Formats: sequence, structure tokens, C-alpha cells
Amino acid sequence: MNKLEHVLSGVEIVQVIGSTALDVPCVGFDSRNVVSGQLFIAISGTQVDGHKYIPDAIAKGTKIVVCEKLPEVQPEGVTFVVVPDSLVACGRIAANFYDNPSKKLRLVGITGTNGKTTTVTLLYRMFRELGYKVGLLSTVVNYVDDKKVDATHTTPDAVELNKLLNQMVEAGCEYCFMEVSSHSIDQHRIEGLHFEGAIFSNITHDHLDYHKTFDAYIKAKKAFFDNLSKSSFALTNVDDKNGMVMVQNCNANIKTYGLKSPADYKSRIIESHFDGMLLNINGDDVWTRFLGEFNGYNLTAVYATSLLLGANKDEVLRVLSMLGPVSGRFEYVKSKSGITAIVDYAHTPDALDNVIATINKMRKEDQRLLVVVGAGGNRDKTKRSVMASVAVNNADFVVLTSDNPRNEDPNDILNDMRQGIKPEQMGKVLTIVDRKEGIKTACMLAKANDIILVAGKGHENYQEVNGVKHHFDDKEVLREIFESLQ
Ligand SMILES: CC(=O)N[C@H]1[C@@H](OP(=O)(O)OP(=O)(O)OC[C@H]2O[C@@H](n3ccc(=O)[nH]c3=O)[C@H](O)[C@@H]2O)O[C@H](CO)[C@@H](O)[C@@H]1O[C@H](C)C(=O)N[C@@H](C)C(=O)N[C@H](CCC(=O)O)C(=O)O
Ligand SMILES: Nc1ncnc2c1ncn2[C@@H]1O[C@H](COP(=O)(O)OP(=O)(O)OP(=O)(O)O)[C@@H](O)[C@H]1O
Ligand SMILES: N[C@H](CCC[C@H](N)C(=O)O)C(=O)O
Ligand SMILES: [Mg+2]
Repeated sequence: MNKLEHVLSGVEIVQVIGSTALDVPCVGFDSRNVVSGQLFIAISGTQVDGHKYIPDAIAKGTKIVVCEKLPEVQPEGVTFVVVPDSLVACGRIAANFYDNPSKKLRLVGITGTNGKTTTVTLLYRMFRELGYKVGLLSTVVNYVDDKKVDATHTTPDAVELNKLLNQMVEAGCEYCFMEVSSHSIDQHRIEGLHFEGAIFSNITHDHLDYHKTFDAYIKAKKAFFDNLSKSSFALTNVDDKNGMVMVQNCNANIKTYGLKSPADYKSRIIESHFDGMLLNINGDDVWTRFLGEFNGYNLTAVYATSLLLGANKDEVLRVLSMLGPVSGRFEYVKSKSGITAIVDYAHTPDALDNVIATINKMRKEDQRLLVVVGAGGNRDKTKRSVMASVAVNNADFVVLTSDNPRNEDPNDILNDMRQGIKPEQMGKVLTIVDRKEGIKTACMLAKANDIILVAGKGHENYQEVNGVKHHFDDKEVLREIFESLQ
């Protein structure tokens, strides 16, 4: 059993009321899931102040409360630990509770607006192929070696995160590759973790609803690199405008990668086809099954990370050429009549721009591009019009439709998107609220040989409307429509 003293080690404490000679059977921050004897951390969140639920947690059996301010009523037999920042404390407590699993494996995290899932998934597959037991924490799915664990967030909360890392240690994993979202850095979900490596992919427009300014978004990501130890490596994309900013105050061993500027790991795209591209990485040619300059960056980051972790270069190049697409990222569904549909998770202006540019470079003059795209509700509103404008400026036809409306009226989201379209462009735009109808319309408008890009939801197998997740899968819908159109 964990002793309270151990669980609190390294936690900055302002005041303690009550006994500290206690066992801690479990830790958590949500009064709705409290179990008897549990340590409860009261967190002031984005929606409510968790301090409000302290009495509730105590009524359910909490014996230790970690909080920033003491509640008015302090029942006998309950220990109160006052800390300056509950989120920071939560990260450290969670790591201690699971006996700091991040120190028992070789943990590499990646942050950036786009490319995180792709990069960590490929690293997970790379190291498994190299013969290791590996863990993965990603938007799409988590893995404890070969055991699948559903993912609810890109980066889990601190308790879930350390629990999963601990399961990886117990399963004998040597490596773990994880996505580090800007939310998770800001909310200290990664506090107290030891990263052997940190990767920066890129930073472009997203999440301004949460971070408010682009500068604050940059600072959130940079904090990941500021906190690395000397023994770690930081691998940054030198071609990104903020690539070197990220590592300005970083103590780690700094390495760079890129396609344009000089870098420690430098690639060039030699040839591109619809079924893959030939890359030259640091002088070696390698065929890959990926498309697009953006994937050139992802693959170079995978190569560099593998080498920085000590893998053999020839082995890494061999595996790199075998790796296939990541679920929901540039996946094809083809109709018998010759229409190619591409399902891609592009849900930011930059991702959409990259994916469309990749298709445009590849398609022949007689092939039209139709884009079906929406934008998520309860998320950054300012990216909506930009995404619509990216689509309409670069495609032959656009269907604006719903993504995950969440708690917003889908028509409001579509109106925001339409602000990005000039009146003279409206002739090549249709607005169809129902996503299935939107996809169907694009399929009916497409001629043999045309390309349809269905963007925004990628691997997601649901559509979230008013708190309810209804089954919805872009690939499945496309297959169904193509079948019915034969
Ligand atoms: C905006 C945001 O990031 N919110 C996250 C945050 O919740 P919050 O601060 O809003 O919590 P809150 O509802 O205000 O509650 C405050 C505290 O009171 C507690 N509480 C609340 C009610 C109650 O009855 N009892 C109780 O104890 C809560 O457990 C919490 O500790 O902390 C929670 C626990 O870690 C997260 O689950 C939650 O993620 C929400 C669901 C979410 O949608 N997050 C998204 C935006 C997100 O994190 N996305 C990033 C990736 C983005 C990307 O990849 O591009 C991610 O890492 O997934
Ligand atoms: N390196 C990259 N640079 C720019 N765009 C990219 C890059 N890699 C992938 N993309 C585009 O962004 C989309 C999302 O990619 P991916 O899921 O790998 O990113 P992510 O950072 O994990 O996203 P999220 O923040 O939602 O978890 C892809 O479907 C593709 O359109
Ligand atoms: N991790 C991202 C995913 C967005 C995916 C898109 N389909 C949407 O719902 O906006 C977010 O939570 O902002
Ligand atoms: Mg992701």
C-alpha cells in the first residue's frame, strides 16, 4: 500500500491539517467516482471549481483532500493538504502513486498542431517491428504492448496516464511513444513525467478557443521543452517558424530535422506517386507508402527518433519502407466506377491545406477534386471560415457539412464557415447539414476518375451531437454509398 508521504514527495505544500501517517488506496480528482479512503484532489477547472465538491467527496469516503483553499467545514479524521496549484500537485501525486513508471521505460513525447498521431503510431510500429515491447498513447487508440485500450483524449489525464504507463512497465514494455497535446501541457497532465525524448512537429492555427492567443498556444507547447532534463533529447522541426523558439530555453540535447533548411536529419522528396513517395534521408533513398510533404516531415521525425534511441540505421530504413497508413489519415475508398475517395483527419486550416495540396500535385488535369468538410462545435470558431476558404480556393467543388456539432447548432457552425467564402465562389459550394447526405451528394456529383476528399473526422466512428455519440464512420458511409451507386 502507498504511504501518503511517498505519494506527496516532490509536491509543494503550503499547509497540512490532520495526520499524514496514512495509507493511500487510490487517487482521483472527480467526486463522482470517489471510493472509500481515496485521496481527492480538488481542481478548479474550465467549467466548475472542484473545491465545490469536497463535501461530496468526503461524504463518499475521501480521507485525504488536496486543495488550493480549505473548505469551511473540515470534518474530524480527514486530512487536508493545501497546495499552491492543484493541477501540478495532481500530476506529481499520480506519478508517485504509480511509483513513477515514466522512469522505468524510455518515454518519448511529441507535441505540435498536426502530425502527432501519425508520428507516434509509426514509432510504435517501428519499435515493435524491431522486436521490442512498446506502449502507445494516441488520439486514436492506446496500446499496452499488444493490448488495445480505448482512448478518450489525445493525452489522458494524469491519473489515467500514469496508470497506463505503469501497466506498460508491468507488461515489460521498454518504450512508450505518446502524444502531448497543448491542453495536457497547460493542465499539467504530464507533470512529473520523465521524457527521454521530446519532438516538435509544427504549430499552426488551432485551439484558440482554449489558449486565446497564438502566443499563449506557443508558450504552452514550449513549456514541454523548457522542462526536459539534460539527459533527454529534443528533436525539433527546423523548417517550422517556431521550431527553434521551442528549444530556446531547453537543457536537453537539441537535434533538428527538416526538408528545407540544413538539419541534423534532413530529407528530400525525390519522387511522388499516388501509392507512395521516394525519400532521401541523410543520403539514403527509401521508398515509403506515404504521400505528401507533411508525411516527409513525419517520416523524418520517426527516422531521427529511432536513431536517437539507438536503433540500427539499416534496420530503421527497412522498417520505414514497410510501414502503412495510420487509421483515418489519407485512407482510400474506391468506387467501381473509378472515383477515389480519400478520408483524412484534417481538422485544422494547415492540415486541410497540406492534404489538398498533396492531392492537387498528384491529380491529372481531367480529374476534379470535390471536398466535403465541416468544423467541430465547442471548439475554435476562428478556424472555421479559414478552413472553408482553404477548401474553396483549392478545390473544384466543396460541400460544407457537419463535423461533430457537440452542443452548438450545426447551422451556426456552417454560417461561420461560409464567412470565408467570397460571393463569386458560392457557385461551387453546397451546404448540406446532414454529413451522410453531404458525402452522398459529393459522390453523386463526382464523375469516374474524380477525387473526393472527406476531411475532418478520419478514424472517428461517431458523430457527437448534444452530448450523444451516434455511430458514424466516413469510410463506412463511403463504401455504403459506392455500393448503392453501382
Ligand atoms: C477543456 C478541457 O481540456 N477540459 C478537460 C479538463 O476538464 P475541466 O477543467 O473542464 O473540468 P471541469 O468540468 O471544469 O471540472 C473541474 C473539476 O471538478 C471535478 N468535478 C466536476 C463535477 C463533479 O460533479 N465533481 C467533480 O469532482 C472534475 O473532475 C474536475 O477535476 O480536465 C478533464 C480531466 O483531465 C478533462 O477530461 C477535460 O477534457 C475535456 C472533456 C475535453 O474535451 N478536452 C479536450 C478539449 C482536450 O483535452 N483535447 C486535447 C487534444 C486536442 C487535440 O488533439 O487537438 C486532448 O488531450 O485530448
Ligand atoms: N506533419 C504534418 N504537418 C501538417 N499536417 C499534417 C502533418 N501530419 C499530418 N497532417 C495532417 O493533419 C491531420 C492530423 O494528423 P495527425 O492525426 O497525425 O495529427 P495530430 O497532431 O495527432 O492531431 P490531433 O491534435 O487532433 O491529435 C492529418 O490527417 C493530415 O491531414
Ligand atoms: N482533438 C481535436 C479533434 C478534432 C476533430 C474534429 N473532428 C472535431 O470534432 O472538431 C479536438 O478535440 O479539437
Ligand atoms: Mg492526435
